[in-house]
Amino acid sequence: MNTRRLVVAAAIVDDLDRPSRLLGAERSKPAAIAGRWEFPGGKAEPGETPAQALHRELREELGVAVELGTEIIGPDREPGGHIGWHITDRHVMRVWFARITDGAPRPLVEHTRLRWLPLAHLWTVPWLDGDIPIVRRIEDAFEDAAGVQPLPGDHAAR
Ligand SMILES: Nc1nc2c([nH]c(=O)n2[C@H]2C[C@H](O)[C@@H](COP(=O)(O)OP(=O)(O)OP(=O)(O)O)O2)c(=O)[nH]1
Repeated sequence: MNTRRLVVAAAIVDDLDRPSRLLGAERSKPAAIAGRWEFPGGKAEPGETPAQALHRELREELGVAVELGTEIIGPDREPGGHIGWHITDRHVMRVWFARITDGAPRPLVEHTRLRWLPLAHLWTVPWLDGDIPIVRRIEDAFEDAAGVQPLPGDHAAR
């Protein structure tokens, strides 16, 4: 059976109730995906809960502590396993909104740059292919928080 490995990641925003900026992170490695942008996070280790793994990854990668918000529930179900986002043919990712409670985020290990992206700039960086539907979902959340009405067919155009 092709079981995907669980990756946990954070959509770090400025405010959990009224999000208006998302922290994007540019991968530095491996070469195949260097230069693409993603949600900070990584693989859960055996024995860790997803939340423990995510707190550990964010401490290691960015040097921050966070408060987790709601999960951005994905559409994909693993046979007998996780519900999340099939970001690659080998990984299923679960993503939570998060807010920094301690530290200033820095690209410590896996990233070259970090950038706070407001709604109008969400698509100005080259996201990893598997992340695009997740960024769309976040765009919807930002629009809801700002009271913006998307144009009909707006998403289909991308
Ligand atoms: N962290 C993260 N990984 C993503 C995203 N989108 C996406 O396709 N991926 C892929 C890249 C990797 O192939 C895989 C996650 O692996 P990783 O390299 O971040 O995991 P890790 O920190 O535990 O790294 P390692 O110990 O295996 O070196 O998922 C994303 O938004 N965040």
